Formats: sequence, C-alpha cells, structure tokens
Amino acid sequence: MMDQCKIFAKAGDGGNGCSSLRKGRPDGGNGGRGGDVILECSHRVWDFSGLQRHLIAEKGGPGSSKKLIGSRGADKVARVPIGSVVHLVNGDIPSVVKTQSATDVDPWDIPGALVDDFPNPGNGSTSSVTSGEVKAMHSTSCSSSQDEETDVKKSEKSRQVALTDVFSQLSTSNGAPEFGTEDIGEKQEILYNVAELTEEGQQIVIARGGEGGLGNVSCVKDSRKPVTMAFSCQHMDNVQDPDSVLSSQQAGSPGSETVLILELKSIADVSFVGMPNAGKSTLLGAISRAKPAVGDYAFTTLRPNLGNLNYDDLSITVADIPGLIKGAHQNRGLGHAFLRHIERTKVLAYVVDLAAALNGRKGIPPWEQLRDLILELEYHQDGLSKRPSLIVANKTDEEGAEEVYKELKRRVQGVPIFPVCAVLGEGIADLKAGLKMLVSSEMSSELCLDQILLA
Ligand SMILES: Nc1nc2c(ncn2[C@@H]2O[C@H](COP(=O)(O)OP(=O)(O)OP(=O)(O)O)[C@@H](O)[C@H]2O)c(=O)[nH]1
Repeated sequence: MMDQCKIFAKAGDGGNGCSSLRKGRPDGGNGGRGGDVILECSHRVWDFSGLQRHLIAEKGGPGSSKKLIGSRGADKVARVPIGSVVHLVNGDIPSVVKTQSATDVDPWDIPGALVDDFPNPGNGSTSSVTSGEVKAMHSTSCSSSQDEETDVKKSEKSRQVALTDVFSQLSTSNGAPEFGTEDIGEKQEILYNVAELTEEGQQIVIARGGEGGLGNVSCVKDSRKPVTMAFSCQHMDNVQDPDSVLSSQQAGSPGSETVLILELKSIADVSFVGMPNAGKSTLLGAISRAKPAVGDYAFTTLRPNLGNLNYDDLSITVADIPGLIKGAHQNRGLGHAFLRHIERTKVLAYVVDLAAALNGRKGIPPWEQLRDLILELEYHQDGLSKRPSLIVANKTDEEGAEEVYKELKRRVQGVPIFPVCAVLGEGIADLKAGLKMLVSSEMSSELCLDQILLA
C-alpha cells in the first residue's frame, strides 16, 4: 500500500493569439485556455500506487483567422483516495472546485457519521476523517492577488514543518505499521495540510491552465478599421520561433506548476475486528455515542461505522469493521473491501464472542476465532495483523461465558484481554483505558499465532 507520494503537476499553457488580416481588417482569434490539473476524490482508488507522478495537462490551441478561438486544452484529472491530504512543496496553493454529486457511492465509503461519545470541546482531535467536511485550509484561487497569497504563505510559514520528520514519526509512532511510502528526498520546507479531500467527487485544481493570448481582433479596439499588420498568421508559419515575435498580449500565458506531497490519512486509530455477530457494533455503541445497526444476523454491518472516544487529553477514532469470516481474503462474505479498511488503522481490537460455541450454538470457541481472524488478515496481506492489539471478550453475561473466559486467558497470553458485556455496558471503562494506552504507546502488545494455544 502506497500511502504517501510526491507529484509534479504542470497545467497546459494558453494558446497563442492569432494575427491575421481579412480585407485589411484584423480577424485573428484568441488562443484557447490551457487545461487544469485536477485531483478528484474517489472511492475507486485506495492508495497512491496507481497515481502518475507527473501530471501534465494539454496546451490550449492557437487562435486562427476568421476570429476563431483556439481549443481549450483538456484537463488532466487524476483520482486520489478519500482521505488524501495535500501538502505543498512548491507552487500555488490548490483551490477547491466543486463536489460532484455522488450518485454511485459505494457502501464502503467512509461513512458520514463520526459520532463523539461526549461533547468535549477542549479535547485535541486526532486524524479523523469526517465526511462532508472540506478542510481546504486555503481555498485561495490561483487567480487571487499575489499579495493575498504572500500573506497566506507567510502565515503558513509559521506552521511549516519538515514533513519528512512528520512522516517518519507517523510510521514509527505507536508501533504503527510502516506503510509503503515513497522517498520524498531531502528535507524541504513544506506548507503542510493545505487541503484535504474527504468527499466522493470532490475536486481541487492543483495547477491552473494558462490564459490564451489575444488575437489581433481583440488587441485592436475597432476591428472594422483597416490596420497595417506587422505580420499575419501566414507570415507566422514561416517564422521558426513564432513566440519570439509575438507581442506580450498575443502570447498565451504559461500554465502553473506545482510540486505536492500527498498523504493518506488513517481511517481510524482503532479497528474492531471480529467474526460476524461477535457484537462489534453493539460495542461501538456502548463505547461511543455512535448508533450502528445491530442485529442477530451476520453482516449487519455493511460498511465501517466510526465512533469517537474522547479523553481529557486525547481523542481516538474507532471503526467497527464488518464481520470477518473464513475465506474473506478470497473475497468471501464481505471480503476484500473491509480488509482494506484494516490496512489503514493503527490498533486492532479483536472482538470475540465468548458464547459462540456455548449452549448448542454452531460457532467456534474464542481462541479459534482469534486464529481465523489472524489468518485472514495475513492471507490478505503479509504483516497486516502485526500492529498493536488487544482482545475484547464479549458477552460475559451469557451462561457459561465465565468458564470460557478463564480458558481464553489460559490459552492466549501476552496480550491484554478485556471482558465486557456490550449490551449492558459492563467492562467498558477498563476497555477505554486500555485502548488509550495502546494508541498512545503507553502499552505495547501484538497478537500472533504462536501466542494462541489451540490443542
Ligand atoms: N448476550 C449478549 N448479546 C450481545 C452482546 N453484545 C452484542 N450482542 C448481541 O449479538 C448480536 C450481534 O451483535 P452486533 O453488534 O450486530 O454484532 P457484529 O459483530 O457487529 O455483527 P456483524 O455486523 O455481522 O459483523 C446482537 O443480537 C446483539 O444484541 C452481549 O454483550 N451480550
């Protein structure tokens, strides 16, 4: 997974205006505008691995005689994943264009409802992506005045960071997995976080096409009057470097250039991972104010629900990932789509159902649930399970669950196990404290297969 990359964008230059005479009167048309380079937010791409590193838009066409305006250069539109954050290395700050209506939104999109458990305005927030929120900190259009832009840059300067440092912290802090990143080269001064793409169809212009040059019909006030032309379109055909003889008005202006670093935000700090019906959605509702759908049938959760856990000094985003079943890595059940969400979370909370195999039920005991969950993660992607983890043993209220919990503690060691009853809200405070410690690296634990005693 490529979650960071550097790109270069060059918008199309404007086409040159034409100088031509018809019956002694000017009739040369304006050059066409150059194409823009645009980033568009799409659920169809998941990371930056397929993104071209050089994005170049088309030049505008030259104007021609008979007052014909040159063609507009085609825009270059590149798709980036939802949750892309834009950092500016060089050039103009991107400007938000529009959000296209998403008629075909995929159920796997980051959902809009990110619900806080308690309003806590004093808290610092984490990197939660709130759909619907456009964080274009500087939606200054590229055409805005130079002064304005200088001011923006000045104020940004105060927040400048060497992003390479941030990225190295991101990839190593909390023992988080080291996602695929591209070497972004030497330390550079970067304006960071100039825009975020959080909504399906949202677009930003990262390089703006140049304006077309003026044809002589526009240069000369009254084109009905015969004028003496220094050169005409026909003459220009014979000139080796036509730009060298164009007046400044007639030459199309160059398209802008930018160098950007794109970074993909995590979907959440913590993912609840478990078999269908383990009680993940119920747990998310108990631990935060999120109201996910709960049902006693598998796959109630068709896309990740997000909840926010607020502490005095920290805020954590938790995602309830739809139930994992054996064969998920081969796209069984809900398959790949939700496994991909796990790629973008820092901490795993394995939710097991203590009562799955009790009282004649057809489920499997919790230690086998854990084995299957780890295997599915690893089949999907090597190392996917290797991140800070804890275990939530749910449904302690069920008859016989106490014994199963004791057995689970005997069979799985080295990882904290939190017994909870999600429906009654029991054990939630301890779990919240454990999650906080794991996310803030005060505690470190990973679950791997050899820690599970199966026989
Ligand atoms: N007895 C008991 N039942 C629970 C508990 N937590 C959840 N359940 C029940 O377990 C069933 C499944 O709960 P969900 O929260 O939908 O489970 P899920 O893991 O999100 O399910 P998927 O969406 O299929 O992945 C529901 O009938 C819940 O009421 C608990 O602590 N005790």
